[in-house]
Amino acid sequence: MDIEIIVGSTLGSAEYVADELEALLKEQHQVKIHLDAEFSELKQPAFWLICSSTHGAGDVPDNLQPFFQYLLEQQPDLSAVSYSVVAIGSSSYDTFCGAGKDLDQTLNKLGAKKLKERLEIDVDLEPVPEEPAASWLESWKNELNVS
Ligand SMILES: Cc1cc2nc3c(=O)[nH]c(=O)nc-3n(C[C@H](O)[C@H](O)[C@H](O)COP(=O)(O)O)c2cc1C
Repeated sequence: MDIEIIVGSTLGSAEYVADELEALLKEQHQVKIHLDAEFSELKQPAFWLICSSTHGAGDVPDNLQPFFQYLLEQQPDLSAVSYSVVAIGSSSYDTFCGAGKDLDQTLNKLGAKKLKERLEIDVDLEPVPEEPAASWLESWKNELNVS
């Protein structure tokens, strides 16, 4: 299956998580990591794995803003897309994982099919965010072979 890993990151935590998930998926799938996701370059139909931290006050990181704004403004039909979201944030903020929540809601609204419930990683509790992300993916990645 084609898998597009879409990364929102400022200092690299979410990028490390994306690299780890790519390593777990690439034996069985065609996987591409997008650090500056452009809507027109993303395959459809495909599984989109969003891997994003949160910045500002609940905001999507700058590198993912053009993609996010495109979705909000153009409202493309995403019914050929299935997706899951890995949200990385700090529970010291009221807007914990706000970007992941917004991206999840937006994809859902545009008709994309959620394959697994969002994973939220609290960096205050998880010094190595790749670890919970890897366990989460391992627990269900076989389902990607049949979908
Ligand atoms: C200026 C700043 C603002 C942040 N705002 C939020 C926030 O609103 N909600 C949240 O859950 N985490 C917030 N965080 C925590 C980051 O999401 C967390 O440190 C994450 O690991 C950063 O990952 P990245 O390096 O991939 O961007 C903020 C961090 C910084 C430095």
